[in-house]
Amino acid sequence: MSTYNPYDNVLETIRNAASILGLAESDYATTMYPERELKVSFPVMMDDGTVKIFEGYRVQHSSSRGPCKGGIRYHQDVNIDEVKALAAWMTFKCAVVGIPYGGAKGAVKVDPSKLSSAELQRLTRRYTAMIAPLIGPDQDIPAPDVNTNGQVMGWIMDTYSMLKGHAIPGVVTGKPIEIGGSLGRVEATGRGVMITTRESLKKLGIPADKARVAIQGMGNVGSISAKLIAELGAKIVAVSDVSGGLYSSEGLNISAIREYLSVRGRLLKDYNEPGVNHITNQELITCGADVLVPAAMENQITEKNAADIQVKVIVEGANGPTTVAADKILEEKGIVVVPDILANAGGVVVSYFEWVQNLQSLVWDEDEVNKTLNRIMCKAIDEVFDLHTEKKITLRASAYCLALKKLVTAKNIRGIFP
Ligand SMILES: NC(=O)C1=CN([C@@H]2O[C@H](COP(=O)(O)OP(=O)(O)OC[C@H]3O[C@@H](n4cnc5c(N)ncnc54)[C@H](O)[C@@H]3O)[C@@H](O)[C@H]2O)C=CC1
Ligand SMILES: O=C(O)CCC(=O)C(=O)O
Repeated sequence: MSTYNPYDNVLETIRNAASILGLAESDYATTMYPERELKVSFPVMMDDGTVKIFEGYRVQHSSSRGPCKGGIRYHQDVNIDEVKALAAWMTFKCAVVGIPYGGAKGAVKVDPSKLSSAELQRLTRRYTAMIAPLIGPDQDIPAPDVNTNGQVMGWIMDTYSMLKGHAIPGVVTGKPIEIGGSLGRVEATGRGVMITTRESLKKLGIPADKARVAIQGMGNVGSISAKLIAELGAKIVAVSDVSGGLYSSEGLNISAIREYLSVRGRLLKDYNEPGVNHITNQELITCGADVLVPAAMENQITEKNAADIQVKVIVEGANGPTTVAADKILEEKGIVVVPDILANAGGVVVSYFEWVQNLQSLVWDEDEVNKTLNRIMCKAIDEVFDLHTEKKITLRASAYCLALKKLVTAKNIRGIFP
């Protein structure tokens, strides 16, 4: 885990947007502080009969525009500042795409690759019980994030429903279809990244079918982004996971790589195919491509490597992959950065559709999900690019200005009593 504090990144980005909008600190101060921070410690029985104590968090950043919403991450290096940053990004993300949610995020400090499936289930159920006082379909709705998936959401839904005495599918999104999940949610974040890439390239006059793309991270977001961006006709020249990356100037076979990675525990360092070279994650970030999609963790693009980045466009699939210092270097180099709160919003948009379906006991077909996602993403992308052109500010500043205005307006309408 890097030494950059992602929450400092968030605060600086909010202050910058506030100064562009000419806001006084009292107008936007509430967006600088999470509404609630819960830290929990809980025991889990391991398969060998021993008991281990784990630490977890749930941070609710804002409920100004609606119930809090955001994923749950399992990672050995996670800490409260990272979760606060992730929760704040959710608030700004939901505002920029105009869905009626605030922001939250949760995490457990654990390396889930070291747990058996039974241990993972016991940990998830115990963590759910600990955060149960905060979550619920009307107040705070978790979803998948790094190292969590539909199965984990299913265990959360089941534990919460057991506590309440009846099935409550709307307490989480990203569930398997069989228990109230939405068609299209698994692919939604990657689909949103693809839509953002497609529309941004169009606006920048770069033909998508000639673009060479590098993607860091081959989990849910990275691998679906790779698949769908390749379907635009682009060449995916580099991909990576935590173990390292692959490069081919001729373009990688994404379906073969996805098939290889579909077996739990497999890593790209062990992938072999003629014509494919192994590279490091640093080499991926600075490799010769037109588009870079960081889709792994925070703080991957810093002042240490930003000057060496050669792409024309960065589309942030991950949350917080670029530090504030790196942003300035990229701006000076003329590299366009499409910010995380816009580029990876597809996931929470389809989570919203899932929640709406759960509340109404309705089932939408996949075409309706994808068409509505496309409409919402394209509208937000147009708004962010328009303000960026009008005010001559970065796309990140533009996205934050649009979101901050909505947050301040909501707070003012609701008022502060007395
Ligand atoms: N899953 C979702 O719906 C959404 C996820 N995101 C963000 O996208 C990013 C990726 O999330 P997921 O794909 O869901 O996670 P995941 O757990 O499915 O995949 C993470 C990928 O990143 C790789 N990775 C982990 N640490 C790395 C490192 N230090 N260097 C290079 N690669 C590394 C892993 O090997 C894996 O390929 C995160 O920033 C997450 O917060 C954003 C919006 C929604
Ligand atoms: O789908 C959701 O509710 C949230 C997904 C998420 O954690 C994110 O957008 O970072």
